[in-house]
Amino acid sequence: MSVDSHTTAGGSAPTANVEGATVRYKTVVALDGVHADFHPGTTALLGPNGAGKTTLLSLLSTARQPDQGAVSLLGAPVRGRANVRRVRERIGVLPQSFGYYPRYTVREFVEYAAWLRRVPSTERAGRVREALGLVELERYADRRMGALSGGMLRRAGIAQAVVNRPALVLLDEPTVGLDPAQRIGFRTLIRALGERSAVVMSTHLAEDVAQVCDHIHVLLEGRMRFTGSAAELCAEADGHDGTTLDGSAVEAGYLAVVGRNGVPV
Ligand SMILES: Nc1ncnc2c1ncn2[C@@H]1O[C@H](COP(=O)(O)OP(=O)(O)OP(=O)(O)O)[C@@H](O)[C@H]1O
Repeated sequence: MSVDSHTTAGGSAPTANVEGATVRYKTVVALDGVHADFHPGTTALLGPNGAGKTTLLSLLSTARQPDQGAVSLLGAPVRGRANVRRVRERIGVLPQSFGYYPRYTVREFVEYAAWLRRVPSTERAGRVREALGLVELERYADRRMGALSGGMLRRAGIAQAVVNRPALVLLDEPTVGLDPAQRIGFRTLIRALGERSAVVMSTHLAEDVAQVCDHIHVLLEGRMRFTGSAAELCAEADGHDGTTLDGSAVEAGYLAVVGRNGVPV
């Protein structure tokens, strides 16, 4: 399904909706009239470097507002400080690189995120335990952040993103830098998150998309060029037999969309 128009999946109200969003950084148009809906389950944002994926995530996280167009999160337009503050309490974000105090323990790091997102103090310890359990870091709760491996650090990043039981989880390239075994563990985790929230993840890794994602958006040069399921993306490639749904089929479908839009990769 090729799009430059508003589409919905499943007919239910989307968790997040972007309507004709344009974002400019001085002379660069990072997003150009983007329409997109984000539903419960896992959505992949695919696109080459500079396509606008991080910028779109920054709209969904309320870190930025579009120069034109509108964003609605959890059923309400993102406008006004009070509304933004309320919405932020129900969003979880894992940026590509995130800051932390190396001397904080993992537990303190996640507790701090819970406090920032206004998890009530009486519930905080339980929520931190729950988030560390989800990413299987309970054993390392007292380890200092500065002493974690890359994979553990990513998992701690996810724990802080989900400690407030968010309705919308935004993950910017969550599996970058992980070894193959860690990536497989992550896919299981991301699928589990998608069962309770709308998860949006930007990625370059076709295999992750094939294994994990229910919905796919392809952004090219700031424009939304495809919206559909992994099977629909695979079907964009000539000769796709309609049965194989793996990383190479996703990659072939993605390259077909890129080729059709004349974008260099
Ligand atoms: N703060 C900024 N100032 C100026 N230009 C920016 C800024 N942030 C992003 N851009 C530009 O906006 C465009 C979209 O960038 P963005 O980071 O959203 O893309 P991306 O798809 O996330 O890329 P990547 O896969 O490399 O992370 C690019 O041309 C980028 O150079």
